[in-house]
Amino acid sequence: MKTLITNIKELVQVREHTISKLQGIEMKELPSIKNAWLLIENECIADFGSMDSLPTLEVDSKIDATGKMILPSWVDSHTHLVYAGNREQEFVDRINGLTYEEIANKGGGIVNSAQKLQQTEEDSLYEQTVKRLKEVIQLGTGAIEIKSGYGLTLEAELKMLRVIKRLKEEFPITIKATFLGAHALPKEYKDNREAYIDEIVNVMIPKIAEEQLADYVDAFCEKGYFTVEDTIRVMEAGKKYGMPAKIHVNQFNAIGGIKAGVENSALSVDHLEVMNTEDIEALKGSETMPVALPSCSLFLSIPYTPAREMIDAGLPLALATDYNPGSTPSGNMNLVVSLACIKMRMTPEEAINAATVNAAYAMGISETHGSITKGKKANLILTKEIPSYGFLPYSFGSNHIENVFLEGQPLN
Ligand SMILES: N=CN[C@@H](CCC(=O)O)C(=O)O
Ligand SMILES: [Zn+2]
Repeated sequence: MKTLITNIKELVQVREHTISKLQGIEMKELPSIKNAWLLIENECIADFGSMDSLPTLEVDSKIDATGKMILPSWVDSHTHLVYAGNREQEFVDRINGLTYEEIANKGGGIVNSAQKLQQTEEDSLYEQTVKRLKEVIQLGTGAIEIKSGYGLTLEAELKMLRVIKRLKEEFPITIKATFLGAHALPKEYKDNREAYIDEIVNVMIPKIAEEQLADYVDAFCEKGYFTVEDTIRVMEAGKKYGMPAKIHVNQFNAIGGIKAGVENSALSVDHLEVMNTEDIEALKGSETMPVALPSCSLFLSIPYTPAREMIDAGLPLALATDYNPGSTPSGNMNLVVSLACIKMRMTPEEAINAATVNAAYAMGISETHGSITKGKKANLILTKEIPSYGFLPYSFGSNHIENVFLEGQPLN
């Protein structure tokens, strides 16, 4: 099956070869071809070029994209898409003056979601998640990482991971699963954090590895949740079973999680709302991708990741949604890209690079996603008629997507 798209106003994020990540001033460049064509063959990008050089091609279908642009789909490398119900009441509690921390201390927060999830049948959990997945696909997300972490018992964590496995099987979108048993301390372990980490390391990780239910491991490295030492134990156990780490660090406090992540070859360190000089130094020259989650900052009214400082220091940066019921009940990567420009002073080029090429790195899928490159998955966004790609983050809150392609197939 061959599809030819012609008269594309601008084909954005064109890369001759796969580049793994962009850092510092490299992020300012966003290569594109104006007045372009793109050929899709089966599920992949087969060829592309300028309309001046369009060869004669035998194809099954043709699309005229006059006035419209094509970008690679967004890659959302950090979500908690599988959850039961919602936490709307906590939203109202925060409006009335309680902080995220105060709500968690009253038994709300992650533990509240865990209680709901433990009582939810697997099929219902699957159906609730399918709705969210379909929504984010329509919003242009073409690859997504999904974490467990609202189970907090072996049984409930396995339930979440089985839901993710079923999504992998049922949807043509690339999904990576991350085991986040160390998300919050279950009540039963209230005074014995170490015993819960023992359970994660000695029971949960081996079982999850045996059933091949996760690609990565994660831990919430934060005051009141898990220490740097706990996080190191989780990362080491993950490594032993072939699951690299992607960790939650520096959301509220800088306690040394970034350095630990880098030293343990974490694929990514995520959140980074609170960064100090040592954190930035630790990331320099490392293979660990820093990931910012600006819609979490928006929803919780907490600081935004200091992107300008980080990029100007020569670091790479990726963007993701953090879609979850507590801190970010939104999976809209378009909003994330806008917020990165509006609140983090990233240029449109930097933000688009962060949500595509660097995001693919943070998910471990650089070979197949993140750019318009021959042989990569034809996971694409076809925009409505827009004046420029910078209009996407500029004109925030509007839907500029006309159609999306997953593995070469148009959705609408
Ligand atoms: N911070 C840790 N985990 C999630 C929030 C979890 C929740 O509040 O339910 C996050 O990434 O923001
Ligand atoms: Zn998260």
